[in-house]
Amino acid sequence: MQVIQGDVLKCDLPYFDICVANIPYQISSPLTFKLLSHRPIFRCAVIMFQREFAMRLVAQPGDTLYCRLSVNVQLLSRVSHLLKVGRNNFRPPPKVDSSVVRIEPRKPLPPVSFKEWDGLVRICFNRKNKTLGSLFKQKRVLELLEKNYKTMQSLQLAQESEMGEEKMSPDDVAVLANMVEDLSMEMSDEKEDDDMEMDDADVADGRASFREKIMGILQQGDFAEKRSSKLSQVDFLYLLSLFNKAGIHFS
Ligand SMILES: C[S@@+](CC[C@H](N)C(=O)[O-])C[C@H]1O[C@@H](n2cnc3c(N)ncnc32)[C@H](O)[C@@H]1O
Repeated sequence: MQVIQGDVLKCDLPYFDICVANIPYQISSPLTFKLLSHRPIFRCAVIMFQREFAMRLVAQPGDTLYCRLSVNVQLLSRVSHLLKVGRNNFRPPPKVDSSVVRIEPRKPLPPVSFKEWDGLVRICFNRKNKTLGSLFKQKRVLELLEKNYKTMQSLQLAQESEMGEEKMSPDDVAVLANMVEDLSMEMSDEKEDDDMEMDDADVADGRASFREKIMGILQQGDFAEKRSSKLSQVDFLYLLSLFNKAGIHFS
């Protein structure tokens, strides 16, 4: 047996196929993505998390806790809730309840660029209860997408990705590994609603036609009136494919 002493977030992990861990809860999110970015990919991890984090990992469309963490982890793995561990199982009892969760990476991983996927999901879950039509009318979202669109056009890369070549690349794995921001307790819908929607007054900016292009893509997939809180993995994958086919990119 090899014992490695150090910060698990900073050290290079050796090959492993099973991970069983009782972790400090403040590293739940970065550790989960570090494990999911490790190659070769492991077979199964059984980890105890704070109850609310665990419920976010396994949350399904329509559940209150369904969030960006749920869709990102479930894109890469199957997660199942194994067992509740109440605070009174410990002496002295901690302030929070816990749950043991099983994480089994999907094999093969879905043929999608994680950077693209997370870029889309980030926008969609910025306000998960707003309609996608409204989210994609935001000035800063349209500006970002138009900038990406023009960059792709000038690099002539759009054509390449329209041919369905997107897949998980080493770059994506690096993005995953660096996902150290804490996705665990994001409560985006509680933020102040200060987003500016781009309306007809912006026609003068020449941005109206790009806005119409985006709205057309949402309508094509019947997404304009839908809300992220109710969309499944398959819905998000379909939406991403519609955007990418139209040359719209998120990274
Ligand atoms: C919840 S305790 C579990 C202890 C023991 N494994 C058990 O099951 O009884 C978490 C342990 O992780 C250690 N720890 C905290 N941050 C860490 C990190 N970044 N890397 C490695 N270990 C860490 C803590 O010192 C603590 O001993």
